[in-house]
Amino acid sequence: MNAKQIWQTAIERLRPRVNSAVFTTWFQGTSALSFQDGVFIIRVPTTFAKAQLETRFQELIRSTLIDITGGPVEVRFEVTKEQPAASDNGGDQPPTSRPSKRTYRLAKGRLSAPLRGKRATPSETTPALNSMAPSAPQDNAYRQKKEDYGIPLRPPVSYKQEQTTPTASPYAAPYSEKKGTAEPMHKEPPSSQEYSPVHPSAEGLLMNPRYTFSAFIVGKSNKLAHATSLAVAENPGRIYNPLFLYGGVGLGKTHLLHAIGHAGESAGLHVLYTTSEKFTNEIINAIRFQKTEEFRSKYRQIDILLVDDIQFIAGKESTEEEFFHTFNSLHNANKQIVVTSDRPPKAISSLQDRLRSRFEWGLLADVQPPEYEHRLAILRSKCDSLRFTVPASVIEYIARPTCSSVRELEGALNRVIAYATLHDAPLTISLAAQALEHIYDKKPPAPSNLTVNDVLDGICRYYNVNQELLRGKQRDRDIVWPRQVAMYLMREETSASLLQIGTALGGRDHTTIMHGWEKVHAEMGNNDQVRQEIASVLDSLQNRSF
Ligand SMILES: Nc1ncnc2c1ncn2[C@@H]1O[C@H](COP(=O)(O)OP(=O)(O)OP(=O)(O)O)[C@@H](O)[C@H]1O
Repeated sequence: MNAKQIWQTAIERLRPRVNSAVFTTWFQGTSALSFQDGVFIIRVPTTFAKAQLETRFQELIRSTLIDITGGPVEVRFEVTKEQPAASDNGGDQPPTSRPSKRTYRLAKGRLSAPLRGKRATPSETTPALNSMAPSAPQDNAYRQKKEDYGIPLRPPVSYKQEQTTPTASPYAAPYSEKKGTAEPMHKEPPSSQEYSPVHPSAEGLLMNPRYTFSAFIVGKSNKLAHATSLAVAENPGRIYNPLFLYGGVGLGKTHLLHAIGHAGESAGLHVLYTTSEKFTNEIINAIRFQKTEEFRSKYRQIDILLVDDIQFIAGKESTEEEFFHTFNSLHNANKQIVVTSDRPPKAISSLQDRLRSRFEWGLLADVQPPEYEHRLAILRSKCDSLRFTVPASVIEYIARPTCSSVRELEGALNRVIAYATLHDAPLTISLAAQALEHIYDKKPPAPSNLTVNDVLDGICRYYNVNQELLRGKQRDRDIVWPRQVAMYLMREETSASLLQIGTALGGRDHTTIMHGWEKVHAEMGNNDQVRQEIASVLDSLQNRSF
């Protein structure tokens, strides 16, 4: 085998051993340069990728190459930008992409909202993320919408609004915030968990090893769901039975379901995780092939039954019937049942009353979209688990817009990281703004209805500056600062894109606008006087007192 063939084989072996986001981000775009005298040289597209592969995957790559070649191998990486004629890394296969269902619906943040003491405006649906973001595998055996597998189980993380101490859960441990760190946070070689395969729950569907209690960030919006899930995990069948978790898309219901499953498996219990879709298919097949007895006996032997998206069984007569009997049989035997749904039982219109009343029998716990501080904590924890140091300002930027789903938040973070990686650029607010701009620009109209011209006029009057000077090139402090405030307020208070703002300010490019925005944003964070000044400029704009 030549170097190229060896690397192709290695890539195929490595692909299932790391999670898909990691694979897409770091391994896609590599190729073999040479293999001579036991030294295998791998081409990587960026210095960032080189550093990541060296610190995190060198040993894994080396041992894979040793397996293939049967001899000692030293691995080196070389950064070269040009692509080989044919990629050695399976580049013929398009990167796995999220199902089209995964849409990103963050609206651009209303960063100055706190000045006015109001919350951000609701988000709006925007197009799906493109393939630039690391994405989940389309594993047939697992629901496609679910997240990447195999990301290492990081030090447990817990977030509480009222306190910063870790949760008292036996599954949780302290989480140290790494706000603002400049160095990579985790330089240690990955643990074996990083490569652990997804494991099935008995004969049910696969459970995601990443969905544990310790990786679940608790906030106001999911406190009840988390606490009841934990209680159920600790005392299956004896408390809150059934547990009915409900709430909007991507808010962590499945995560909690799997966390209960993992805890049950660790305790040696027989856990079965399924979706109502799979349950329905099983029943159809059992009826068709006259295997209903086997079906029943399988479902009645389990200690914890976890059913995702139960709302889909509504209106399917045989499925509801069979589920009803399964439910009764397990419940009578004090076995635990946990189901998730996108709405409470009352709102599942075509559900049989007898099932509805059984669901309402135990405990109903909802999950709501996370508020700002909670979003920050989730993003920090995700960076931690991805082993990325993302500056606090960038995390704050990503977290600012309201979002209706944690999945969207993760998508935004992945997108920013992927953008930085692909451009081999440092993670800054400007870069994040560029990575997310087409998404942020889908924001709803600014509540103030201000236009860029309103802001321009208002700033000029407030600071008593000539408009031509403000739009011109002069760099005196008494011109530069009002210009930057204009950039900030145009971005915050109008629905204009960076391009439109740049044009209104004398043809400046988006990087300059973002730089101005960042400057004012940072000053506001550090200086009460500046915060008051911007609030008063904003007041004057809104009241048109100029
Ligand atoms: N509180 C949280 N802490 C950490 N990660 C979270 C949290 N909530 C959600 N997530 C993550 O968000 C992603 C989506 O969560 P999940 O699939 O559990 O949502 P869901 O409510 O089941 O959505 P759906 O209704 O689409 O099934 C997962 O990667 C999950 O780990």
